[in-house]
Amino acid sequence: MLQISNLTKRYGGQAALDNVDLSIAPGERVALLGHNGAGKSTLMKMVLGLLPPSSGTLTIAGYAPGSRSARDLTAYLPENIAFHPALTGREQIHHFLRLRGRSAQEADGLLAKVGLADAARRRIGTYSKGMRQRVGLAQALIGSPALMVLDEPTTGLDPVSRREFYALLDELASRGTAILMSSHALSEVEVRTDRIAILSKGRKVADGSLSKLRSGADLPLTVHIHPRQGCSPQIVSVFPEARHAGEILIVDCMQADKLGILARIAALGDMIQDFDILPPSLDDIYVQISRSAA
Ligand SMILES: Nc1ncnc2c1ncn2[C@@H]1O[C@H](COP(=O)(O)OP(=O)(O)OP(=O)(O)O)[C@@H](O)[C@H]1O
Repeated sequence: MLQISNLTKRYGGQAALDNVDLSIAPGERVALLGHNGAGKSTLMKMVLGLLPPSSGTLTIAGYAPGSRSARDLTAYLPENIAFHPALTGREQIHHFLRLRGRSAQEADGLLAKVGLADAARRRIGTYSKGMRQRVGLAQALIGSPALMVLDEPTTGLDPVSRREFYALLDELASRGTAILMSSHALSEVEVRTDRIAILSKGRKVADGSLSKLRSGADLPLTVHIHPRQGCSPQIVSVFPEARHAGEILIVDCMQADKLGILARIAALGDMIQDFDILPPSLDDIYVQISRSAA
C-alpha cells in the first residue's frame, strides 16, 4: 500500500530524512518511532504529498503522493487538530464530509464509531481534549481509507479511550487498512502494532516485529523471584547477583542463560513462592538502538 525507497529530504544542507526505505502492506500496523527531530513528521508530510522529496520515490498503491487517487485512499490524523469551537461535533463532521464530496448522512455513523453519539449535538467548545481527538479520528475514518497516517494519535486520551482507539484500529486493519502511526507511547505500540520502524537523525535504524528487534538487541531478560516467607537468605545464596526490590529478588539474565536460571529456580523448590520472566521492553530496546545509532 505504501512503498518508500531511498527517500531523502534536505532543508538547506541538513538532511531531515536520509535514504529511508519503508513499505507497508494492506492490513499492517506500523509504528514510526524516533527522538524529537528524527524526521517522523517530515516523512508523514511527504506521504501526504505536502512536501516534495529531495530524492527517492514514494507511492501509495502505485499513485504519486498528493495526487487525486492517493488522496482518496489516504486519511490523516494530525497531532493537534483544530476545530471550530462554535460548531457541534455533527456540524464539524458534516463540513469534513462536504469537503470530501460525501453525504452528510454518514456523520452520525462516524461519530457513533468513535463513541461520540451522545455528544454529537453539543458544541465542540464544550468537549474535553479526548473528545476533540475522537472528532479528529471520526474525520480520518471518512471514506474507509486504505492508508491511515496518524501522528501521535493517543495523546490526550484516557486509558479506556486508548483501548477503544486501538480496538478501532484493529478492526480497520483486519479489513485491510494499512496504518502508519507515529508515537512516543512505547508501551502501547509494543502490543498494538505489527512492526516498528525507528528513525534516528533522519536515518532508519531499525525496522521489524518486536520479536525481531528484541533478538537483534540481545538485551537481558529480567527474572523476578518471589521468595516464600523467611526463605530470602537461602535464595540469595543461590543467586548472589540478585538485586532486592522490597520482598522481590531480581536477576538479569541473557537469553542463552535462561535454562540455567530456570534449573537453579527449580532446585530451590518450595522456597520459591512464584517467579516471572520478563523480556526486555520496547523501551529498553529503543534506548539501546538509539544509543548505538548516536
Ligand atoms: N521547514 C523546515 N525547515 C528547516 N528544517 C526543518 C523544517 N521542518 C523540519 N525541519 C528539521 O527537520 C528535522 C526533522 O523534523 P521533524 O519535524 O520531521 O521531526 P519529528 O521526528 O517529527 O520530531 P517531533 O517528535 O519533535 O515531532 C528537524 O531537525 C527539524 O528541525
